[in-house]
Amino acid sequence: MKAFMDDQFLLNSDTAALLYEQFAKPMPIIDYHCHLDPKAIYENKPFRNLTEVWLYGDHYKWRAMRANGIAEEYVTGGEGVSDYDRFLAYARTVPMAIGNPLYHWSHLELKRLFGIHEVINEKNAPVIWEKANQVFVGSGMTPQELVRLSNVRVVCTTDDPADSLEYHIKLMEEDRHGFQVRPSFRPDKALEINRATFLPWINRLEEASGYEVSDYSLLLKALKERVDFFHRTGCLLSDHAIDTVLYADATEEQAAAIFAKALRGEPVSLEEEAQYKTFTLVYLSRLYADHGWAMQLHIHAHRNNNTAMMGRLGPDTGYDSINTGSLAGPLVRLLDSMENNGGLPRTILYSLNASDNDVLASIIGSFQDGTIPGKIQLGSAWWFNDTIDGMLAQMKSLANMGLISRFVGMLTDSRSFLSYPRHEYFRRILCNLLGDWVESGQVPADMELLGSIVEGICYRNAEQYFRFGSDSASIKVQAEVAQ
Ligand SMILES: O=C[C@H](O)[C@@H](O)[C@@H](O)[C@H](O)C(=O)O
Repeated sequence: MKAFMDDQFLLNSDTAALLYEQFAKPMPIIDYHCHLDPKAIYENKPFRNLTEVWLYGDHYKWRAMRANGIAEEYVTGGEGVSDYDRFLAYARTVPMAIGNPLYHWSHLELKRLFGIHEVINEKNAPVIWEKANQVFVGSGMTPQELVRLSNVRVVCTTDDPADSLEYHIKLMEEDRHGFQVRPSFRPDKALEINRATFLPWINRLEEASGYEVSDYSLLLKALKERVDFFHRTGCLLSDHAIDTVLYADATEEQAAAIFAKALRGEPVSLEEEAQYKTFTLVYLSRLYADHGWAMQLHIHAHRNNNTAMMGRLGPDTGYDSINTGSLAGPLVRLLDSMENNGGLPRTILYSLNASDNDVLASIIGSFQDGTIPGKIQLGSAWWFNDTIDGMLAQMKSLANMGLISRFVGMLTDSRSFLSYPRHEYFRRILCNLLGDWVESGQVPADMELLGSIVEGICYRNAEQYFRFGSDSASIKVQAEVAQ
């Protein structure tokens, strides 16, 4: 029997252990997609206790607590419930979560960031709380300290096009944090023409742009200006939630007529929505390609399933699931249209539905163009797939049909400053997979080759692919220009 989560955790062969220790572990982290709050990073207010940093913003943990029968006031907070009560409720939940990645993540978070090695359960809860409090006494633990402690070089947040990027600019001006914080351009509200958020968002865009967006040509102009502004502020990635993949041919005139209808508050049919989205997304992809950005498409989430809880807590609180739906047909036509209208940008395709892995892994091969290694990527196992099985399935699909060696690797996708051990989890699983291939004679024991592939997937591929190489001084110059 192996020891519980020791140095050999998930490393089942000597080769795997060597690859992890020598090549994966020393690599810094590039978190090229997350939902950390740039204001929280800038203000750097210390966390006062373990509950604040561990449980306040993490919907993965909330979901497990609800599944364990914990009442909502202990999950997201409520009158008369102390932070210790919430911590205790989670400590009771963790043992029930064996087999779920949360079980491993939670232990890794305490081990790596607080030096706490107790098994998490109700019995050990008081001693864990006590030990953690020793870390928080005095000046406490700040967001920036947690990022530095995790050896993170780049953090890419997820930002609305109408955002002022005030905190990104301030962080760049200060330029003394030891890591880069870059925005990512996430224009979902511009595309979701049938949602209640659409018209209020147009008003926000008007405020950011300084003029009335009274027709479609002005929308395209405003979006282009926001892309330019994000670019000057260090942005190198965009991101789209594509919950349902749609494709419908449309001319600019048709898209303009649909936009005009929406502005007048008239209903837009599903076919019109598809036309508007297709034309606008293809237009945006051209801008991304022109700026050398990577375009991320996050496909097949089914969101806000529980309307009562959506009303109470809002989105991203643990009420989403995996979507099904037509994928190959519309996606291929969308990518092809982008390719024929200015050229595909660097593109990363993620699906929340693991049964889409092979479909996506084969599609990416149809659009590689020989200009950039791994130009079209199969995105890392995302959200409900961020599990041992999910990561293995994603990496095996990619290896089977493309080049795993060119993979840009893991991200956190998280809202919590404690999530960086998820990279360690991924790296151990990666090294174990390569170790298995060596041990079973499928791959030569060429440590120079394998070591450089591991370093690439853990860090260097992302650095090159996204062009993060520019030092923070040059980002600072860009930020000044941005003002
Ligand atoms: O890992 C889960 C994430 O935090 C999840 O909330 C996000 O992936 C979000 O839905 C998004 O669309 O970007």
